Amino acid sequence: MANSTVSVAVNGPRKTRMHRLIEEEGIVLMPGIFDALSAAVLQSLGFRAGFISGYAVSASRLGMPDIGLLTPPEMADAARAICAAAPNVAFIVDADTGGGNALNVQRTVRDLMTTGAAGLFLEDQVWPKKCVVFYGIHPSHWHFSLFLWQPGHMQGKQVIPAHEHAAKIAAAREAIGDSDFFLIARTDARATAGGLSDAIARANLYMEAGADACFVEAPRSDDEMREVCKRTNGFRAANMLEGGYTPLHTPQELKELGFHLIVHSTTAVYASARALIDVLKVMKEEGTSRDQLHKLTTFEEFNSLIGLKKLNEIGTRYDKFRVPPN
Ligand SMILES: C[C@](O)(C(=O)O)[C@H](CC(=O)O)C(=O)O
Ligand SMILES: [Mg+2]
Repeated sequence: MANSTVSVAVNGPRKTRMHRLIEEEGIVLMPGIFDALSAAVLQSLGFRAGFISGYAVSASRLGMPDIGLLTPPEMADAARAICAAAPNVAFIVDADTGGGNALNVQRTVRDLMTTGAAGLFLEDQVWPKKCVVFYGIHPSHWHFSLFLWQPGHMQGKQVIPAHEHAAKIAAAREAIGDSDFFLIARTDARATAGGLSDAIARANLYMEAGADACFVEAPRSDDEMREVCKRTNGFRAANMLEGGYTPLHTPQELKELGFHLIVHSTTAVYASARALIDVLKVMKEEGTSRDQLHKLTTFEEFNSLIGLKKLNEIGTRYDKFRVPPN
């Protein structure tokens, strides 16, 4: 089960499951998911990687915004269920700030390594982190856009001193040791007074401290994205957020820009919320689902998604033992 226990080659460059995926695919697309069911959907569609989004888990598990209310053990618990439901998918877990200082980070990392996940994100925001105050333009809500949210890009965001986060990255790296676990250092400095150049300097510092990849959150244009790729070392992650500051791009476009990992953190949770709202709204009005069956999975489709047939087959293997001997 836990890939985290697999040793990575001691001699030669460190190579984890995520390193191999990057090597094989050139760029790795990681839709954000938030529970076992959304993970099962991801796996059934053949995705090889996914992102366990703090934003989406906070929403689905607590029904609350991503402002530092979800605790590290709650996230680890969610990650465990998700990894068990989709064992073929390599998941990167959003560890937010890791729960405190270097020691908290080590505990969080060790816990997440037992969930079956393939790696984590660790960000340099001040805790409790900020999320949603936003003036991005969501394509379907452009008329509300002046007061909508801007995750990871928000007003009043603060980062801890760069060397403090570097220490947390080094602590995480040490906790990982030679385990098969990928460490992504995220910086939110673009949204602070330090701006893009501070964010780039931080990304490089965090790489030196032992991260496998860096993630400069919320570059605001293609030019800024190019700048990030030109001036940062190692593997790079991009966050494609519908309604966020960063322009949305295809994997091929992001690869050409110089990225290696793509997070689509909110797509699935927004799609789920949309589907639920639309169907239940009609149910509220009409009291029945009979005119909306085309919007639902069928009984068979759903059962196959959650592996009923296979489990039934396994279950019958033991039937012979259940017949009492004469
Ligand atoms: C990537 C992120 O950390 C997440 O939790 O998914 C969030 C996404 C969001 O707030 O929509 C972030 O960008 O901070
Ligand atoms: Mg997050």
